[in-house]
Amino acid sequence: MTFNVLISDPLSEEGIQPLRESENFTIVMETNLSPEELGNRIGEFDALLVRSQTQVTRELIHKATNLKIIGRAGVGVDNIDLEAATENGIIVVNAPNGNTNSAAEHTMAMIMALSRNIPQAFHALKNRQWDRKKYVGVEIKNKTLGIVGLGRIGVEVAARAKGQRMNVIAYDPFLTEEKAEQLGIGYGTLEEVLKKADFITVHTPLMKETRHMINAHAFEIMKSGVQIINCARGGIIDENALYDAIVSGKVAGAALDVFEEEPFVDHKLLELEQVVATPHLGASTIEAQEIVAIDVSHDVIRFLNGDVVKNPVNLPSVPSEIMYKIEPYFHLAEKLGTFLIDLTNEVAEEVYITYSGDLSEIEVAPLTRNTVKGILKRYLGSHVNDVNALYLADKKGITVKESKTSSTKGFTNLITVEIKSKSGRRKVAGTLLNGFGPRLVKVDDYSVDVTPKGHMVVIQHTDQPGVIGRMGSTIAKHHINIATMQVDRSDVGGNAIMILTIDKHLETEALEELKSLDEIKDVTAIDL
Ligand SMILES: NC(=O)c1ccc[n+]([C@@H]2O[C@H](COP(=O)([O-])OP(=O)(O)OC[C@H]3O[C@@H](n4cnc5c(N)ncnc54)[C@H](O)[C@@H]3O)[C@@H](O)[C@H]2O)c1
Ligand SMILES: O=C(O)[C@H](O)COP(=O)(O)O
Repeated sequence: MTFNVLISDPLSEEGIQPLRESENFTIVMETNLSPEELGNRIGEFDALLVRSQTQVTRELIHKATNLKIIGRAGVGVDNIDLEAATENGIIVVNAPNGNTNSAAEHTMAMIMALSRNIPQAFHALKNRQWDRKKYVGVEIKNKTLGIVGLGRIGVEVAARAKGQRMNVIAYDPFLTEEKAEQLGIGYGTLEEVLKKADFITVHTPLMKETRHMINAHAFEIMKSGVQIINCARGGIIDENALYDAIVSGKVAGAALDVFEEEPFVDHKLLELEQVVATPHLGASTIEAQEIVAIDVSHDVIRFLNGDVVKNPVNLPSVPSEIMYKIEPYFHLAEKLGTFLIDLTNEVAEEVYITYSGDLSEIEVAPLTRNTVKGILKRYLGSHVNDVNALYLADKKGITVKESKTSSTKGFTNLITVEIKSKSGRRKVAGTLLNGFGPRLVKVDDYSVDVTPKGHMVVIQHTDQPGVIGRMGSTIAKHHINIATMQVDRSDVGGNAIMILTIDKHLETEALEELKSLDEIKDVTAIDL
């Protein structure tokens, strides 16, 4: 199978070598497409690789009928409609680590440029003005740097600022006293940081909660003469409020790499001499671009070849050592879901999944997604996948509950799935037998031992002499070979179950004939 990959923003040629070298990938690099042109072409592609420029909107995603993965060669995914991608089962991956160093270095360069008026002085000199008085700066040593958002880049900036003998204080909702102590920095609320800092640099993602978090009120409580740096995202700082604060003299200067609208040619902030700016260059180094492109290329290759990705954005990321432990259960989980929904033969209202034994001690969210995928496949076909399974279950009003128990019931690991539907509850359980693979070991309260695979028939009947024989000859009459048979009963002469694996699909005629036999209560044909 060949996969078509569209690269719509400039990516490092060295970085996309893994894709170019993969035999089953066709790469198209078109970095100047208008939104309309992109919309017209996107339907041809299985993967889309972008930086921050391409706007991956809901409208574009609706046109992307073959798209399976969006790779963001960088950190910020605010140019991608994640909700629309998730709804449509498209996985989004990014490259969160590759440009951290470059962004931190750029932030330090901006702090230095700002404090010593380097761009302004250079500009004057280019205009043949030798002015030493006008461009007197301030030292950053012993000044307080306030960092808002202490993630990957924030931490790197803190380390570099300490090296420059700055006092560092940070605000991040996840920053604890111990962590701050470990990093040798101070910490406080947002308000405390804004009030104490001489320089303020923001390093949060742009989200609903952080949009305009640095606004007119924030500028009001800052020190007079404060300097502002934004190498994260335009929109975290309210640009109109920043403009007013600079004009009023409250803010002495600002260094901006990112803007609310990008790209632009005219911006009112650039009319102010106190503003220094770069056109979103934080990640633009040879090193960073190569790493981020390599990272997303590898994830695209992994995903399209059916492997687990390293940096999913719209799926919880599971550490590789845990993924290694649970991956063998994916198939079992999905098959249990499909088997049970076929047996239930009604719309599921609630799904309960219990993980026992070995599985009770590890992260099992990917198994839950696989089980739900197995169930929803029967309603939605191949449209459902790991990315949208839980979203679609929620949209269909199906409650999914997950629990764990250390009780093993004799198995080293056990997944029990129960579905509540209009007419009651049904359940199945399965285990992964070392050396034998997935096994179905419980159907309702009956014990069985069947590989959940291929064509199966579940027959519920009364435990009476001759039933099994009649069943066998009816199936034989339809030229179907029985491969395996499992029988269990509640008590002698009571309710019983028979699970057959057969060599081909049980057609309706044979199914109806089986149902009409004496002592038969129900027959379900299941194809896994
Ligand atoms: N200019 C560039 O070219 C460039 C390059 C790389 C990254 N970035 C941007 O830099 C930003 C940070 O990237 P990162 O890799 O450090 O991300 P990160 O996810 O490692 O860190 C973000 C931090 O922000 C914190 N945060 C979230 N909400 C917050 C809030 N309301 N107040 C305070 N802190 C909050 C998070 O807890 C987290 O620690 C992102 O916006 C990213 O897109 C820009
Ligand atoms: O979020 C990021 O990774 C940076 O803003 C870099 O964006 P870019 O890939 O467009 O340079």
